[in-house]
Amino acid sequence: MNLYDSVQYLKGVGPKRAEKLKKIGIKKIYDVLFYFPRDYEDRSSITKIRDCKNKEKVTLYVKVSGSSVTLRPKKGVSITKIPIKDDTGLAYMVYFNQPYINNTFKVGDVIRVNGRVNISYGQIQIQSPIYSKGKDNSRVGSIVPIYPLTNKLTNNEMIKIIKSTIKTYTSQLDEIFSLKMRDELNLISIDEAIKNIHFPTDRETYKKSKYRLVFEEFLILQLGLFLIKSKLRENKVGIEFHKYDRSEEFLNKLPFNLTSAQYRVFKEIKQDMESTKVMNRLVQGDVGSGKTIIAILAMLKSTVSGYQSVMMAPTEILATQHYDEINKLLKDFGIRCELLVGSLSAKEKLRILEDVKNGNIDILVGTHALIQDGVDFKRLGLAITDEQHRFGVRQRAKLSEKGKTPDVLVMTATPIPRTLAMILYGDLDISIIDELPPGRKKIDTYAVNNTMKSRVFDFVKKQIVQGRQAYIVCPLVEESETLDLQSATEVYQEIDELYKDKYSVGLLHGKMKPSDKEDIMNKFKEKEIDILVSTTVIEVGVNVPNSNIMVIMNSERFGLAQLHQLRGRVGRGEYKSYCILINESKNKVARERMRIMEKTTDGFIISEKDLELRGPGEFFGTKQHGIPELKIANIFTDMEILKIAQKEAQKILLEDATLNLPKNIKIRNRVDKLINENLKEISFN
Ligand SMILES: Nc1ncnc2c1ncn2[C@@H]1O[C@H](COP(=O)(O)OP(=O)(O)OP(=O)(O)O)[C@@H](O)[C@H]1O
Repeated sequence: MNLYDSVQYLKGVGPKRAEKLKKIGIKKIYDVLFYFPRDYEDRSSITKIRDCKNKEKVTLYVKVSGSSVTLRPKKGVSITKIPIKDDTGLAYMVYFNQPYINNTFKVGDVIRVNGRVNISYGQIQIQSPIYSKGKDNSRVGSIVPIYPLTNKLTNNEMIKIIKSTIKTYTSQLDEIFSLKMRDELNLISIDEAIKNIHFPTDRETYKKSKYRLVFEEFLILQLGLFLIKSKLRENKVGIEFHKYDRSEEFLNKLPFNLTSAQYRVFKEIKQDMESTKVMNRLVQGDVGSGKTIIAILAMLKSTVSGYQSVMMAPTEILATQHYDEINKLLKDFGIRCELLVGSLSAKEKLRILEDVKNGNIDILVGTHALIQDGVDFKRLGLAITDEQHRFGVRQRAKLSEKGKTPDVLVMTATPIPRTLAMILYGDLDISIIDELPPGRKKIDTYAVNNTMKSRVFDFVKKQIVQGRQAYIVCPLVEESETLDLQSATEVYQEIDELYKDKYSVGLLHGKMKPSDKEDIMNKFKEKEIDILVSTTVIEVGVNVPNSNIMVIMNSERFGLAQLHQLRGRVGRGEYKSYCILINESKNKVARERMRIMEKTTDGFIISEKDLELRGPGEFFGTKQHGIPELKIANIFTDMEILKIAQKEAQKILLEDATLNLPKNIKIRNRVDKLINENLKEISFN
């Protein structure tokens, strides 16, 4: 039998257990070896009976010193006590309702037991301990693996299955790394790693095994993503856009100069667009770094070359804003730009769809409505998605499928540490706008207690008197739009009452009709509204330079990256700007988070801290990015190993771009397997 045979044929498994194993993803013998413990319990260090402390979990090495006694205090209840001894004292194993346990132990048996201590009237009892006899130390006497299991399988069954599989099959495991490579990278062999990840003899071997396996997983994933990226390039012939793109004319008309970071990023895009390769590029830029201009330059280039462009944004507000900006900046260029959003009337929609199809529209901006059936282009050359983290890989792919081989540009304002971006967006090239336009003033940020609320509102008033505008963002209430709305309405009433007759207060929330939302936003832009009370719908991209104060209620409920986004709505004009975080942070982490916001306005630092403090799950779900589930590596906590694996992957590919050298064949096979089984979604992209 080999590693790829069904688990059913393993010793002690059979069809019934095989069925249970299947439920947790174990089908082949190979899968058993790669089913890793979620935790370990150290049952290797022995406590002396004398040193047992009440309520502590201990492992004892003892001799059964007398016969067992079973008491029956009530009908249907039995308590069995078995005396045990070591050289320091006497204790009792106590089992409830297991009278048959009598037969398990003989006086004089030497055993290891593990359980919780209960000291009752001076008597040391170990409650329902697990035990092992003789040489067998798989349950007690070693570091015991704890497997993630469903209730149908016990940890003990699993230990037995894994133990016997390791014994017979680890020798069949294929070592994909050469001795030289293992030497250089300090990697132990695969069979050692597998044996020790399940049954580590000590911490050191456990660490080495984990390192080897995490490294391997990252390396294969990274190689897979790199290969997909190069395949995407080599297989498809992209559009070769003209060098002449009227960008100089456009830039001359702009009231400001591009920052050097913007220039650099546009140059990267230009190069991609002018080559025959299909552009697949992510533009990452901190809030307010000026990504929109870059997108507009790319769309102008596409139009001048005779192609259509499409730009998808996550909300109607944002799509509308892009649409306005594009029309404003491209008005002298004879370009037709239209907006496609869900709230259009059927008639308007039809007209736009017709014109897109005929090629009469050069640029189409919109929301998800863009990826629906019926939206067909004549000559789509460029597909842009804004705020990518709100869209999944699939949606991005759907947008580009609207054309033959359009160039693809993805824009995100969520700064992500570079190493992480390489995994999350491994199929994309990355450009970073790491500079803000000159003259941006630091946004003064203050985290204050709820009791300061009225002083904060006084301060808001002062700014408004000076002609500025303010945002007040309402607490996020557990993902529930209804509750969000309720809290926003309450805050709105409170504020409206406060400023009644003097200033105009508007309310904006996700449940409003799109046309009402737009109306409110327009009023805010036109300064007919002084104070905008809002839920997080304004989080991404809204740009009203006259507003200079952002108040965020219950700010402890938001993620740091989100607070950073919200804060980015101010400080966009010439005025000194403020962000006030009203919070009730009771614990240390929450206070630390507020402090980071006060201290820095650098989105990259903030997102790294966010990651560190909130941990993996909450930062953002990795699933929606189309990344396969990792078996042992963790993209957040194993960041250091990730970096090493990424470097190694680059080194390997530099020498052997297709992984076809004989020494890389085994690695290649593993990468192919990963691509076929887990990275399909990305590779179809
Ligand atoms: N080089 C520049 N110099 C001065 N102002 C600029 C420059 N580039 C862009 N701007 C202006 O800065 C503001 C922010 O730009 P933009 O909306 O493109 O930022 P963004 O990166 O999309 O930010 P966000 O992620 O917050 O949406 C706009 O008003 C834009 O006109």
